[in-house]
Amino acid sequence: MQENKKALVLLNMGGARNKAELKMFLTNMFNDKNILTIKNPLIRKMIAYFIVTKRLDSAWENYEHIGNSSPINPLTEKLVEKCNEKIEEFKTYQVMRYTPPFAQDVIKQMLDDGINEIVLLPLYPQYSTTTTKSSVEDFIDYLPYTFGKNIRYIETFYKNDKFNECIINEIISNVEEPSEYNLIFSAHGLPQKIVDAGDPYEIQMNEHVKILSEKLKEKNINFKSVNLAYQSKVGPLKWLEPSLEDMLKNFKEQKVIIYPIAFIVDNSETDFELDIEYREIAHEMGINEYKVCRCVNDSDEFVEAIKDIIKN
Ligand SMILES: C=CC1=C(C)c2cc3[nH]c(cc4nc(cc5[nH]c(cc1n2)c(C)c5CCC(=O)O)C(CCC(=O)O)=C4C)c(C)c3C=C
Ligand SMILES: [Fe+2]
Ligand SMILES: [Fe+2]
Repeated sequence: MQENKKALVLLNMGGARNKAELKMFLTNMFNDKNILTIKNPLIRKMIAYFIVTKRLDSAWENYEHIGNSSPINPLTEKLVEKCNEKIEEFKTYQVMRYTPPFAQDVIKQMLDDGINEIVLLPLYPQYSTTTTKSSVEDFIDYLPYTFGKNIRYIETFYKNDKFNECIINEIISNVEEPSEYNLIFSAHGLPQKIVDAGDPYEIQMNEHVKILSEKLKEKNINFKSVNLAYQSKVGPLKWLEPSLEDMLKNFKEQKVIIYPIAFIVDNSETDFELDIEYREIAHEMGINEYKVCRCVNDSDEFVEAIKDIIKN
């Protein structure tokens, strides 16, 4: 009988390692029909070209503040290494959507390694067509049909208790007296029209914040307030609200702690946007104290949560 060789594949967005890769990231992102939902590929390609040309230099300035490279790649590599050490049943790989390693190349490697069963874990706790669906479809498109049906994927994991324990532990490790702080869960935003077309991201985000708020209450950890806001708006369209900037306005002369709830691994949106850009805004607004939590990253506790998330 043939031995079952199982792979765990972590799917994420990718991020720039240099300016050329930022151009690649933006070009691939805006050519993705799940992001720019224009049906005609030629028109999408033209609009993508204009957006990338306009955005590249200003977007690159953000990366210059964080050492000319997104932390998402080295941190995801560390997470893969940890999974390979601690989850014996699977060989773990990573696939990125917009920068290498791409699905096509990793699949070739996996087939060479004799993999005949796959579990896909998109590193997005809440489902969105722009992230989860895009990554899973991209992977499956490159998988030869001869591979058969030995593949399953994790749609969401925001309800997983071990994962939520990781989040709570990170939050409370950052504050001595929670009642002095306003806790803001900051989620990456989404254009309103994608939500109106049926994307469940906002509904799941609200549910996730409710689960975490209840968990905090059960543990008798009482923040001054618990809130949800959206960061990273791009372009002129209406995006999900309230924006993080508007939310911060409520807390002048108070203390805030931010948890980046849509991300698993630190990236330019956490290290630049939250830790540098919004910190400055908060300072200018007269916020007394501004703290940003780390993502779960490659913590031992999150690797244990992964074991639980992927179990059948
Ligand atoms: C224009 C549309 C965008 C949608 C929709 C969107 C959804 C979305 N993105 C993430 C996670 C990340 N996004 C990151 C960077 C980033 N995102 C967009 C645009 C959209 N994202 C752009 C243009 C960029 C590049 C930076 C910039 O120019 O502002 C990153 C960071 C990658 C890195 O370099 O570290 C992450 C992570 C989620 C979770 C999401 C939908 C739910
Ligand atoms: Fe994004
Ligand atoms: Fe941003």
